[in-house]
Amino acid sequence: MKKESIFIAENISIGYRQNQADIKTIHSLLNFSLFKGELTCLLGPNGAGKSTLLRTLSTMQAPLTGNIYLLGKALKDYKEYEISRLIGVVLTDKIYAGGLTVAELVSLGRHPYTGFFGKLNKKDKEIIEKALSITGIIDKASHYVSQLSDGERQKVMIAKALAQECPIVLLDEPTAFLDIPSRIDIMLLLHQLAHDENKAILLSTHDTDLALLLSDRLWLLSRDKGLQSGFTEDIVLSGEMDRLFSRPNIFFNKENGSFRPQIYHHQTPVRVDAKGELSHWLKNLLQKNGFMPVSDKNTCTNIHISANQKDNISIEIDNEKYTVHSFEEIIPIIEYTRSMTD
Ligand SMILES: Nc1ncnc2c1ncn2[C@@H]1O[C@H](COP(=O)(O)OP(=O)(O)OP(=O)(O)O)[C@@H](O)[C@H]1O
Repeated sequence: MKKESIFIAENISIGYRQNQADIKTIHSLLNFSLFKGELTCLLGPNGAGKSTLLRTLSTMQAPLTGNIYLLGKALKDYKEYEISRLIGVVLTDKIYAGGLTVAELVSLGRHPYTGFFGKLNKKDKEIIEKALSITGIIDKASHYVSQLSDGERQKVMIAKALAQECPIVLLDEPTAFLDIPSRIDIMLLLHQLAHDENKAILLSTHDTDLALLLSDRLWLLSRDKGLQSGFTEDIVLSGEMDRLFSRPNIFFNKENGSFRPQIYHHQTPVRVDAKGELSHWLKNLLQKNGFMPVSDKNTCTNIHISANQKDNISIEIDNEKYTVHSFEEIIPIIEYTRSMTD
């Protein structure tokens, strides 16, 4: 079934116009669609232009050239109050709301619906309570925003965007200050909102592991390659992730969807005969110590490690056999034996 796009950008350039003569173009000729019912993660190195793109989509700055269409109508033709009912935005900018309580700040999310005096009715109050509850911040409802930690403040801003009840939510690094359980909670929540409430959710993040686990679609942004977008699994298997950071000292592991440091100092092959988590952590140990784990029985190597339990590991080096009972003992044995034969 074809997904319904909510934003369509045609040949847009994004960047900063200081004055007529001084224009800093960050990207040109970008084309993309954002789809309803999907969580889309925007990934890219520092300075790639992720915030610039999110600010452009949220109408905080206009594209330098080209057109963006929201529900088929040019974005520039919308009135401000119309945008506030369609796009909820969570940016990383410093929040100047210290004099407000958490509940008051979240209630500002209802402003597009509450009229001039901002009077909240029963339904508004229920929506605010739900937003506070699902972001896990309800017990802080009466606290001043100035009394919160960075992570708690971030959750409040997400709650405010949820209270706004928009079909589109744009978030700039929403998990930046959060601890691991909160990052997982927020990403799960955003994924669920996209799927259950058919929202189009676009967030920028440096948290690639979680993005790959939970996003439906990826937008990869880099200064030299522009924007590459596609279904998450298709992008990963196409090899695009490997090209996201053009650096020789990192590589992307397609099998577990994570970036790893490439360690070059010596690359002696070591045959690994283990399964599942034992195989993964044996390879991890060997790689970070400069060895090249291989599974192929035909690879020529004089070091062979096999394990079927974490505390019963066999190491064979030049036909000498050793048994060790912890991972800590593996590298010293290999290094010692190598030093004796060098
Ligand atoms: N107000 C501004 N005026 C001029 N240039 C700017 C402005 N804000 C950002 N830039 C430049 O635009 C480029 C892209 O910045 P942006 O903040 O969009 O990147 P980003 O991908 O969000 O980076 P990060 O991952 O570090 O947050 C950078 O070179 C930055 O210096």
